[in-house]
Amino acid sequence: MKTLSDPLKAAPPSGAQAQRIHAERFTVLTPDPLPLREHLFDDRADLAVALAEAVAADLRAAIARRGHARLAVSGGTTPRAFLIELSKQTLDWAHVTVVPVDDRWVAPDHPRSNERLLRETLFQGDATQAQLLPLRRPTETPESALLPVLTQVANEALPLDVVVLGMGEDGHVASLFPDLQRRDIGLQPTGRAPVLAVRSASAPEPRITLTLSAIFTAPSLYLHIEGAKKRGVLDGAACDPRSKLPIRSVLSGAPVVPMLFWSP
Ligand SMILES: O=C1O[C@H](COP(=O)(O)O)[C@@H](O)[C@H](O)[C@H]1O
Repeated sequence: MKTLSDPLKAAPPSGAQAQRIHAERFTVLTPDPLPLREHLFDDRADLAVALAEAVAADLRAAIARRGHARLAVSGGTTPRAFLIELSKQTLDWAHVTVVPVDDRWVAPDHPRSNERLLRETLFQGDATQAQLLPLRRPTETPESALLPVLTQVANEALPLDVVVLGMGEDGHVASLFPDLQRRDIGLQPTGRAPVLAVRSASAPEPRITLTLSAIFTAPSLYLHIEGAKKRGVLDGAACDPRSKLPIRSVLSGAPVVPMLFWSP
């Protein structure tokens, strides 16, 4: 892994930010030229605040540019603190649409529901004025709801302004798992359906997910990854051109330089 330049030397962050950011650097992950803008933190709580501030700044810029902002956020366990911090950010929430990058096909009050996570964390205070666009519908299977979900996402969520992607220890992003059947739809960078129904041996329930064609419509792409094990998976996929992991498809196909927010 080669560090091209050190933005801390070029443009040191000021004030409170300078104390929080452990390191910020621009990296090229070899042997491929896979650029990554890294924001490294000692502390996960500090990461959550800094990521919330960065995403809020992007949302404000999108609202200023065209009157509305569209945000896609990941579920699972990692983003809870970040989503709570984001809910506290001052911005015109009435002009923000939020869509989960994926969801589990469970009831919206189920502990594993990503929609529930969003309602419990982000949709608090002023942020309740935002529009939530759930991916799950009250049908038995994701396949039977695919067309209406796909139509609504295409009409109301795309193009996205900001995406925050988590990653599983198996290298999956959103619900794009390593054993994905329809890689031709889910992992293609452009020109495919924005939404896909997924069944995976690694997931206890059916899923619905945005595809990379949808995720890559955003000019701001954050990777929110915590822990040494995930960092190893990320670096391994980045440095192996033969890797079939979905995170590899993100790093190699993204039309913008992803911003990694990482903490041990
Ligand atoms: O299943 C999922 O997993 C990933 C990673 O979750 P985490 O619990 O390891 O943070 C998540 O990004 C995705 O949205 C979720 O549905």
